[in-house]
Formats: sequence, structure tokens, C-alpha cells
Amino acid sequence: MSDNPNDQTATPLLDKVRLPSDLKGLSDAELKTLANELRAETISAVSQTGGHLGAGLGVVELTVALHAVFDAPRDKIVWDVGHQCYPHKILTGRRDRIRTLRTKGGLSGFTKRSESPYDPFGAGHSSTSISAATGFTMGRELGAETGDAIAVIGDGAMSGGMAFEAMNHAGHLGKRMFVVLNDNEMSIAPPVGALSSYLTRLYSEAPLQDLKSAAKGAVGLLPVPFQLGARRAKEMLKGIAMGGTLFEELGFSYVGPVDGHDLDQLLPLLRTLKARATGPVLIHTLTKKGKGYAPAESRPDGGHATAKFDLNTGEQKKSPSNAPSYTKVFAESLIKEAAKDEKIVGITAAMPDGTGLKQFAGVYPRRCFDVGIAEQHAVTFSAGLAASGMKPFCAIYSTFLQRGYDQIVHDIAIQRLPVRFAIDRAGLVGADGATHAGSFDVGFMSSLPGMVVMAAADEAELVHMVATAAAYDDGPIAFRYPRGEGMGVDMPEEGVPLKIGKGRMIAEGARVAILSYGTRLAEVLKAREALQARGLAPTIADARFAKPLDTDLIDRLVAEHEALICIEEGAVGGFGSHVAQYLSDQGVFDHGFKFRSMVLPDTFIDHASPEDMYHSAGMDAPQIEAKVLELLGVAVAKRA
Ligand SMILES: Cc1ncc(C[n+]2csc(CCOP(=O)(O)OP(=O)(O)O)c2C)c(N)n1
Ligand SMILES: CC(=O)[C@@H](O)[C@H](O)COP(=O)(O)O
Ligand SMILES: [Mg+2]
Repeated sequence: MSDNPNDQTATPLLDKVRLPSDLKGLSDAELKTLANELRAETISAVSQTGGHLGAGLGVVELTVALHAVFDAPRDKIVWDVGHQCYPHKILTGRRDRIRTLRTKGGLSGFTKRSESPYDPFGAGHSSTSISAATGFTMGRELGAETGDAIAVIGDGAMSGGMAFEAMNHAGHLGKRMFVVLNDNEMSIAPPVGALSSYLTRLYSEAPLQDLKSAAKGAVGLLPVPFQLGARRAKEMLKGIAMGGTLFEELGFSYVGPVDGHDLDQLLPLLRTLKARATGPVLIHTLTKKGKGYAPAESRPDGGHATAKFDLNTGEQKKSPSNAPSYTKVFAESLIKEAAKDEKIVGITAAMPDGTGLKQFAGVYPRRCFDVGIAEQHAVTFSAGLAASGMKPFCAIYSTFLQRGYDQIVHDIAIQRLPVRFAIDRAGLVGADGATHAGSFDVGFMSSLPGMVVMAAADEAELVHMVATAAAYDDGPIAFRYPRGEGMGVDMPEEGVPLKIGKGRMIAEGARVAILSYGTRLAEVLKAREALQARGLAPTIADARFAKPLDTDLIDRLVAEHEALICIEEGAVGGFGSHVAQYLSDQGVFDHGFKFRSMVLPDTFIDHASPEDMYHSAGMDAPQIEAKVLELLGVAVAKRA
């Protein structure tokens, strides 16, 4: 095996490993070689597929060590977020499919129970692993046929509230389980907050930490070579009153910090812990995001996620497009609004790059807050800001906003606080798959009394919606927009506040009206073109608002057409359901009016390109065309 991680010619050991049990016969020296090969294989695979690179490279040695020492799948290795699991997938019987990662029909980019028995718990969202591992542990205590539970959680994910809730509970239960805190001093962006500073202190005071471990009696858990030093430390400590680490106060034995890239430290430590631990143990490993691949290591985000790239240079292959991303349009619009109104502030939960708020912070550093992976706090923090008279724009991906739902209801909607929700990644997002799909926000936001709910049909509309939200002060307001590039439409110089609850007519037609909510509008217009060729030109309108509904517009569409189709990039219970409720309240259905609501199907759609995913959802232009024809009873030959 060469030292060059790009060298794909030599993977003799990896070629022999089909399952983790094959690691049991390898010497420690061979395990080190295997780790090098595994790193090279991971880099090579991701260069072809794109995906999450940096986190996986940071846990290569840890992955090898865990599988060499523990006995998966009986022992449950629970990866938090799951974005670091590619090396784990390679070692657990999925190497032959690793180059299908995140593509249609291929491996998921996260852990997934249906994919392998070695993925005991699915993930994608952060900070769930300790709860799940505690569940496995108590299942074992109650007689379930499982071994040890090992949660592997990053320093970023550790800042999430759930992780603390779980530590609190697991420490109280006091049963044997393991938490590996993989501390690379990185979230996607540099981590923020007191926990991050605390972890830094823990390792910058490492010799002192040895003393603390000793004082707390964790010496017996350490491998023999470590014990001597720790005992000496304990002697020195006699008579000195010391507090434990935060983790010890929560009921865990704390071991560390250890170099997470050094198998000479990891293997003996894990072997000893496996042999001796009786209660919950936290193992603090120090690693580097992107480890072993210079282009990733040198990126500010440690190569967190990447497009396909050139193996030798690390240069990413991105598809060329002139349209700005919705995220960029949001950030630029917010900056413009903030220039006019000093009360405007931005809030992100650990996604400054992804939400565009990094750009906003570049201009208004004091008016931008990254709260860490803490969506619940982000929402109620925004509520507090609004209650104090500020104008918070709480920018959270649709899927992650699910975490803060009670806070939206209880802290914002009931109090009618004017928090502005910028809901990015609305609709199907592609390669991240079902865990990251923004399917539910229209439903869960528009069911709340007093909430104003908008969706941008294109990037110009988004500019106006940011202006609308900035101007609106009567209560909470939300606007959603998808991942990726806009439509390439002409952009307004400035945003103009929209009339609340008013849609817009796009094209007048006859017989059928399509009322579109969000960016399906482009597909609707394509469908119209195809229908025109058949002599059928539906009326097209953009609803802009799911709440309040533009009832004048709806009344008109009903009065002037024999059928109405609603369409949205969301699950049932959203815009179309509200329109149906309104029509039902008006008694429109009593007279045989034809109505259809095109929504995402009642299933979780697996990762694929967004186009493929919308096709599976039955929501692309030909499928919209077919829906119109079906509704009008026009028989058509089935397409191949
Ligand atoms: C609830 C939730 N919020 C945000 C994210 C987006 N996210 C994915 S990974 C990540 C950073 C995780 O940092 P850490 O746990 O330290 O892992 P590392 O990438 O450093 O290995 C974030 C913020 C998420 N997956 N889930
Ligand atoms: C693992 C995770 O949750 C994030 O890294 C997510 O994949 C980011 O998605 P975007 O690429 O849409 O920002
Ligand atoms: Mg980290």
C-alpha cells in the first residue's frame, strides 16, 4: 500500500474484508494498513459520487477500531447524523455499491435500517444517537438480544438539546453503554458556544484531565500502560478537591482525550473498556475533519460536503448555471432590507453557509446569530427577539424546522409574535433523500391560526417575499423556497411588499384552472404548452399564499372553469387541503365541481435527483398534463 491516499492500485487488505468479522483476524499493524486503504477507498468513491467527505475521513481509524473491537451487528454502533458513515459502509458489506452513494437506487448517504443490519438506527438529523443507544441499552437490560450500544457523536451534534437530554437520562440509568464524542472542533461551520470552548479546555488541559479521571476512579477502565500515569496522578491529587467533567457530573465515566487517528491509542482503550466497563462511559476522541486528504483538510469546512471532484487536485465538478441560488437571493434581499431597517436580525442553527446568513453576517456581524445545532432554541430565541421589538428572520431548512415545531406553536403562534421564517430547502432536495426532504412545512405552518404562509414561485418572487416579511409586523410569517438554482428570471432592483393573501394570474385560459403554490409553476407552464398543442389551454395562477388564501382568486377560478387543480411541493395537509376545505365550506363540491390536489405521495421518497424524485411523486410537466386530461376525461394513449 502506498502512502498516497489517491493511489487506488493497492487495496490488498480491504479486498479481503467482506464483513467486520474479517477484522478480527488482523494484527494491529494490519489494521493500520487497512485504515489507510479504507481512507483511500472513501476518497476515491466520493470523488465519483460527491457527498459528505470530511466527516468520514475524520473517523476512518475510529471506524476500524470500533469494528475490530466490538461485534456488530450484535453490538449497535449508532452514528450520529450518519454523514460520516461511508467508511463504515465499506467495511460492512457495501463496498461493491459504495460508488452508487446518494444516487437513484444506490446506497443512502446516511445510515439506514432497511439497507443493512449493520445500520441499527437511521439518521440524517443530528443529536439523536445517544437517545437511540440508550434505548438499545435498556432493551438489552429488559432481555432483547442485543449487545453493547455505542453512540458516535460529533462535537457539533453534541451541542443539540437532545444529546444532553439523553446524557442526563443515560447517566441516571447507569447502565453500561458507550458514547464516543468525536471532537474535530468543527460543525459544518466552526462550532459556536460554551460547549465548544469547554471541550477545547478539556483537551488543552489534557494532563489535568488525566488527574480528573484518576480522581473520579476511571483509572480501572484505562488500558494497563495508561494506568500507571493515571495512578501517579491520583496520588498527586490526594487531598485536592476537584470537580468532575461535565460528563462525569451527568453520570458518565470520562475517558480521554485520545488521538482518534492513533490506532495504538484507540485499540487498547476500546479493548479495555469493552472488558471492564460496567456503567456509561464517554470516550473523548480528538480528530481532524477531512483527515488525510489535503484538499479537504485545507477547506474551511474540512471538506464537509462536496460535488464530484478531481482526485488529484480536489477541484469540484459543478454544473454551470447563470441562475443565482435561492439561498443567495434570500441573503442578498435580506441584506438590502436590513440596510433600511436596523431592527432586522438573522438567526441560523449551525447552517450559516447553507442558509446564506454567513453573507448577511459579513455585512451585519452584530445582527446575526448562529445558535449551534439547536433549532428549538433558535425558534424561541427568535420569539424573544421579536417580543423585544426586533425583526428576527429565523432561517432554517424545512426539514430541520420540524425540530422546533412546539416552539413555533407555543412560543410564537399563540403569542402572535412577528417572527419571520425563511424556510430554505423546501420540497424534495435530491441526494440527501427522505431525511432531508422539506415535505411538511406547508402543512404544519398553515394549520396554525394567525400564521401567514407564502411560497416563492421563482427567485424574483423570493425577493418580494423577503420584503413582505420585513414589512409585516402583525404576527408570524413564513416563506419557503427550494434548494438550488433559480429559474433565471429577470430580477427586480428591490423587493416590493406583496398584498397579504393575494395571488397573481399568470395566464388566462379555459375549462381547467391550475392554481400553483411554489416552484412547480415552471412545470405547470411546460404542461400548459403541451396542452396548448392539443387545443387545451388551462388558466394558470400563482397562489403565493397558502394562508390566508386568496379567496377572491379561487372564487373566480371556480366560477370561470369546470375544474380546478392545485399543486404544491409538499405533503397532503398543505395548500391544496386548505383550498379543498374552503371549497367544501362554500358548498362548491355539492354542485359537482371537479377538483384535484397534486401533493407529494404518502410515502418517503428515496434519494435520487430532484427531477427523479418529483417524477416518482407524479408531479412533473407530463404528469401535470396527464392530470388535466384525466380530469377532462380526454382519453390518451399511454406513454412508453
Ligand atoms: C437537526 C439538524 N440540524 C442541522 C443539521 C445539519 N448538519 C449536518 S452535519 C452538521 C454538523 C455536525 O457537526 P459534528 O456533529 O461535529 O460532526 P462533524 O461533521 O464535525 O463530523 C450539521 C449542522 C442536521 N443534520 N440536523
Ligand atoms: C448532513 C447534513 O444534514 C447537511 O450536511 C446537509 O446534507 C446539507 O444539505 P445542503 O447541501 O442542502 O446544504
Ligand atoms: Mg465536529
